[in-house]
Amino acid sequence: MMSTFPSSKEIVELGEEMDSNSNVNEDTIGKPLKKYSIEDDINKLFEAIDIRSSRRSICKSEQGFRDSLHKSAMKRPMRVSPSHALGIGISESVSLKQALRGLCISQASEMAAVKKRLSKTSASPSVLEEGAITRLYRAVVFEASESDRPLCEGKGNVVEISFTPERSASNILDKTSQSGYASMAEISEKNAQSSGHAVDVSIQEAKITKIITKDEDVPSSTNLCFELSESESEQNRKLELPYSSIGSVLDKKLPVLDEIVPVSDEDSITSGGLHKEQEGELHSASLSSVFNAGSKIIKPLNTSSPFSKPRVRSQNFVKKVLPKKFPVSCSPRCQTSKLVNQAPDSVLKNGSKELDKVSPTSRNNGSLEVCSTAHGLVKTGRMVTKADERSRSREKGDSSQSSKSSIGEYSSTTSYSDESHLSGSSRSGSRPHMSKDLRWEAIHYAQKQHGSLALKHFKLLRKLGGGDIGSVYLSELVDTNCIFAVKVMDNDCLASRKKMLRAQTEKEILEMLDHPFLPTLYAHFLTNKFSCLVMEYCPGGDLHVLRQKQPTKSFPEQAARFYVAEVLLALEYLHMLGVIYRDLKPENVLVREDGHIMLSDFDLSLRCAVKPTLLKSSPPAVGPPKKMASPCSDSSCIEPFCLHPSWQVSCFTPGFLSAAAKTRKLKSELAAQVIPLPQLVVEPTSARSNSFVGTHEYLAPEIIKGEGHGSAVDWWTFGIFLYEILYGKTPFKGSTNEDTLSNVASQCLKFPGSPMVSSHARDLMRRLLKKEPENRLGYEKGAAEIKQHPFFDGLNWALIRCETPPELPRVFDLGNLIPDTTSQDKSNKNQIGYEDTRDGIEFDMF
Ligand SMILES: Nc1ncnc2c1ncn2[C@@H]1O[C@H](COP(=O)(O)OP(=O)(O)OP(=O)(O)O)[C@@H](O)[C@H]1O
Repeated sequence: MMSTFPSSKEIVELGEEMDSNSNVNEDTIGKPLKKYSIEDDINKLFEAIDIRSSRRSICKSEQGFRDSLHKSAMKRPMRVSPSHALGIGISESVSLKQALRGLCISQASEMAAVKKRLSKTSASPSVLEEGAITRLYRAVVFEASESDRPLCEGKGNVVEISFTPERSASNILDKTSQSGYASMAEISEKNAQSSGHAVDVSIQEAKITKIITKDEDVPSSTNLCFELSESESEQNRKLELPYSSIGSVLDKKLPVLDEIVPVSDEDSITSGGLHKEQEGELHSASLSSVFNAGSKIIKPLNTSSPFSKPRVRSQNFVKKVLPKKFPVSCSPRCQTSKLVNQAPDSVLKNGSKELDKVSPTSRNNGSLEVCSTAHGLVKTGRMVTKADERSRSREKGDSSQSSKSSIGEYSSTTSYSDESHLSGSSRSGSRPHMSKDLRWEAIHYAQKQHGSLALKHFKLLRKLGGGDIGSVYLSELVDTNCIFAVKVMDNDCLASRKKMLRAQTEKEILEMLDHPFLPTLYAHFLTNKFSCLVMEYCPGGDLHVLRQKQPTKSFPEQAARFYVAEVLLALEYLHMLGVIYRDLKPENVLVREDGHIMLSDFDLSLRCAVKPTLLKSSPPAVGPPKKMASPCSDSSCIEPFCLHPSWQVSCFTPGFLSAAAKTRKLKSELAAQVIPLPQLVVEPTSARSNSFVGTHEYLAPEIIKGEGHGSAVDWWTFGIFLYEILYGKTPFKGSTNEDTLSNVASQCLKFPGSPMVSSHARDLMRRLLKKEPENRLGYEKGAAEIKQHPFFDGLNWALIRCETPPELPRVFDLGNLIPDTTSQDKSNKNQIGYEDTRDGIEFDMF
């Protein structure tokens, strides 16, 4: 069913049915956690992998494949001896899992950079592990191969991991401490302490890289490669597996269903400390369907990621004076921050005519708005003012106002729920790279001090924006100087408007996230009236506002490429977690303090099961080069593509070529012969939903047609997003919402004459904006497919977070905004109009 709405600001919800269990991998259910063994992990990885092949007749049966994996598993850790490490002197066992676990993007980025500068220490890497991974490779690549060549028989199959010497580790530590990459330094330090060496692994974003170069001192590869070197045939084959997939599986981070836990309603609802009437509300809001799959809850595994966040440039979101009350054991960086407390409450009370007002939309929607009071007059700091322009401009009806609002009609059920309450705090433990964040410490300290968090523990400094289900406030955790974005949702409104499920979904998704381009949820709690999410604050506004500020109202192509690339990584990560985002638009892409992006707003997202799938690439359609088929026997031949089997005499007399030239030639020969590798795809391709959700101009045709949709909708919206930021408008916008929807469904894609956009960009949009999802780029292999498009040629995915962003938000100085909580105003009155009463916090309602 399709529905359109006269007001672009209204949110629409239509029914949804979702086959959320379609991807449940029974093999992964109910398995007890065992002590770590690399073999177990690898087995788990591949148990979760389904070999998909277009030519099943050639492949072994799946059972046979799994059997072979089991057979190949040998339960022993990788042990690296000095001799193995070729002079590097590793004396303690280092497991692959440890290596993988300790890695994250920032590490990889740092290490890759450091390694380039290091002197080359080993002439050739050595074999570290000839057991599990070799067999694993063999099983995956060859046993499942459609190729009829029995490549797995080779004896020389090796997997190599190189290590940097101790000084590398210290260099890394030095560098990381200088650059402030605390997490990396810590991990490197840990590695250095435990083994005396830092594991040196190059990683590309979301892809682990390993190093398998026989003839290179410094690996330049950025994918995790398990290379099989067949000594006899002299042919090398590489299996490249996305790091995040491997790491996720190894660390049980993917939402592979591991257990089905019977729970009662009581377990699922009251454990969160909800009040009785709220339990009723929750149930009435069909939470039972969320929390219970039949009579069971299917729990996702704890999710986290090897990714690390970009360094917080200046801990801007920590007030510059740390009060004594908060016994900070934070990083020196935080502690040495200067104390600039120029903003007593008087400052806050001065300003403010621009206090939050309830927008008509919000009022219509019945959502809560915090009203301004005398105490709520916040003198907005200049940077905050800038950052929040959009929300204000919306309320004021500026020309830059986005006309796009989300529509989200659904009554979906999902198969996941790891916490069935809206109270508690997020676990920093599941977010390795953020666990040392000062804000975690502040939250934990407050929780310890107060028992549990409540709204009264936050000073709501100003409203950042309002949406369909709540309002977001810039807030300070009292007595900690730590700044957060707190999303406040009115329980009654949520229940009466049947939005409880959306709030719950958003909370659950936020809890899973641990990615540089996605927000961190620090805590969530429930009061009598409000459900609150305490999130990372993003001060740079959003891409809609930023685009409006461009002279042409559109971004230059380089800038657009940067933003869409980061969005792509965020979407890729979400899909790997089994989250289909469904609401991509510039308004939801916030700009961080450092100019990188943060995708926000997950209340329309769909959670679904995702199963890693190994896609077998077809062998090259064309046969080997003619010269290869019929080796040249002319010893004087100098044809560059004249290839010979290694056992034959080369056309070039060896003496004529230097060793390097020979290596180059061999490499190019092998590259020409390489058979496409199987590709691990962790994309919820088979998820299906019938919800009518999204934003009119961004809705995919299959949503409009009500045909049921899956993860490909995100690639459609990705195409619209790229179009809008390049051209300053969306491609199918009509004069009414109905026209827009009709255009999306039937109108051909056209590109304006200006601004000039490259053919690569247009080609990418064309491929993304295919009306039929199955023809759409990304449909089959997800983000990996899109990343390979020539539009992104030359982009270093691993280092994009270290790239200089197109624009930096203005300097942010909370010293001018945040009052000194230790000084004058000790009243319970909050800055934005709520009071601590006997019954808890009350907001002044409009
Ligand atoms: N972490 C954050 N940091 C800074 N501003 C934020 C943050 N999260 C949200 N905002 C601002 O608050 C506004 C509303 O937030 P959000 O989109 O999450 O609310 P919503 O009710 O889900 O909206 P929607 O109707 O789009 O679903 C956003 O447009 C953004 O401007």
